[in-house]
Amino acid sequence: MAPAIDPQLYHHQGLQHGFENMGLGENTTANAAMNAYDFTVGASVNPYAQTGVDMFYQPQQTYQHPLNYHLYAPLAPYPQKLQPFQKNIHGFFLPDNLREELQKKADATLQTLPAISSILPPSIEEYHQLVPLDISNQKSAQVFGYPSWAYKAFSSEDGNAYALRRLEGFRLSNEADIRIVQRWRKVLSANIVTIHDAWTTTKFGDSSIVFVYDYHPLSKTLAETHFGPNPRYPNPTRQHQPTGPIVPEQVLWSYIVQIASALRVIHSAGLAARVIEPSKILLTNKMRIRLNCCGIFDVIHPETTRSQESVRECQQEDLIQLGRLMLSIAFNTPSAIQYPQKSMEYIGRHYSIQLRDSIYYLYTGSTKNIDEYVKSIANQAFQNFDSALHYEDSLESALSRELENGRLVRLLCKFGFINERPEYDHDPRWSETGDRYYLKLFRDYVFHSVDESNNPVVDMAHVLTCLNKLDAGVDEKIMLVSRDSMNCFVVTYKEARPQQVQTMKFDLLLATYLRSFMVPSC
Ligand SMILES: Nc1ncnc2c1ncn2[C@@H]1O[C@H](COP(=O)(O)OP(=O)(O)OP(=O)(O)O)[C@@H](O)[C@H]1O
Repeated sequence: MAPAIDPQLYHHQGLQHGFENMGLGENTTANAAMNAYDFTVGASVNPYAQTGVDMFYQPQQTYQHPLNYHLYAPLAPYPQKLQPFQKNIHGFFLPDNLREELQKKADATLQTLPAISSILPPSIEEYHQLVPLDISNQKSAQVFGYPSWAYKAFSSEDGNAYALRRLEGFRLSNEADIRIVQRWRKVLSANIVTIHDAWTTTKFGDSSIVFVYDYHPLSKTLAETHFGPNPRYPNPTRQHQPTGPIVPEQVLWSYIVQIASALRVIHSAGLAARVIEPSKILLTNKMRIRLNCCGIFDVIHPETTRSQESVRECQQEDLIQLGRLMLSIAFNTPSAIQYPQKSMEYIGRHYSIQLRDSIYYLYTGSTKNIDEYVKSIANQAFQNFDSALHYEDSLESALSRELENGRLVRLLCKFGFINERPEYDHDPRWSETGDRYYLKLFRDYVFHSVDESNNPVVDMAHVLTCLNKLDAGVDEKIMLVSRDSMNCFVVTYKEARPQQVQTMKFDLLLATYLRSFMVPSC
């Protein structure tokens, strides 16, 4: 009779055999894992822990510990199909265009003017380092009836950048009128530029009122985008008559849905926007718009907010203004509203019936309230919502590529701080017999490898993999060779990483160094 099989032994042998076939020989990690293997049904299993694991089954709900290895699991959507073993360098970092855009925005946020060349006051209230945002220095009182100026400034309270909107020559007759800003502060929508504060000042050499808004770097107004000197959709020349619409219908619907969403929030707060003007709507991202300057009219013309009836009239006026705005953008001319019939004919010829009717009902005042309007464009709202979710997916996927990079930068900083410090020159621990010597050789292994023809190996995947494995302290073995090729060590990543890199002690040491140099802690 054949002897009964001991399942634990059988499994152990099989696993060990598997590792031998993979060329790993006596694998201590696997041994530890196998020895600690728990055959109890339902025992919790951590697929990534190197002890007490079942290497082959990875039930998701028992995912317990932080991973001790590197985490480059791609998230959909995938830009191109690659083999599982292939990785391109872009897979490790944010896409270039997104990085560039974010960098430009950061650059614009941090921009300052030399104090000498600035005729602006050095500070007003808690705000300092004013930078004008207007692209021309011509006074225009077209929208508010007072010349208005926009500045970027930093708050000394929280260090953040804000946009200050100044109305020149405005005198506040009743202090109570400015309190409406407190109500506007609570109106939060992704399609509104949030207001924070307002005060009067004489620091500009006149009596002005200043409103503080969120600053959205590198934003453009819809007027600049569609009717400026370099419009996003230029009008075709006579020789090239357009066969289709100039501004794509999708763009128009996206604007409509976003503004309607902002109006829904404003109207439900018992307020009215009153500034649906191309120059007071900001395009803060490719397709993202925000109503700017909300609340200003309520301060400078407070009489309209005093009765519910007048608020309702202003809300109705918001819808008419939205219709006019869309008419001019669709017709690609700011003055389209002066020829409504011609503009509507154009829209009828080039766009869908739903869009034409929607704009027509708005600007003729047939749409009575925003809730009714939102219902009528629900199908477009869903389409817009779907695009926003797709965009969110692609951003999350891009973000996941950066997941490990912050950790790696910290590791590289630690390396830089420890490796070859002059004060360690005669420290025996850094000598060829010391435990820190590995770290020096590891640096060469990661960054200074050469191929068989003595050419430098510049392989980012190698660098990232090595650093991640070092940080995780995995048991995989590597060969470290001294520069004179006289010494060669076969060590695990765990051994290559001296205590100094692993322990909190090092972090404390690092914090002390950083404090002494007065730089923010990393
Ligand atoms: N909150 C903000 N964040 C970032 N930039 C802003 C903000 N508000 C305005 N801007 C920018 O400041 C510039 C001037 O804005 P403004 O509203 O004054 O437009 P304008 O065309 O000059 O209008 P007006 O003729 O009424 O002065 C625009 O380029 C706009 O993008």
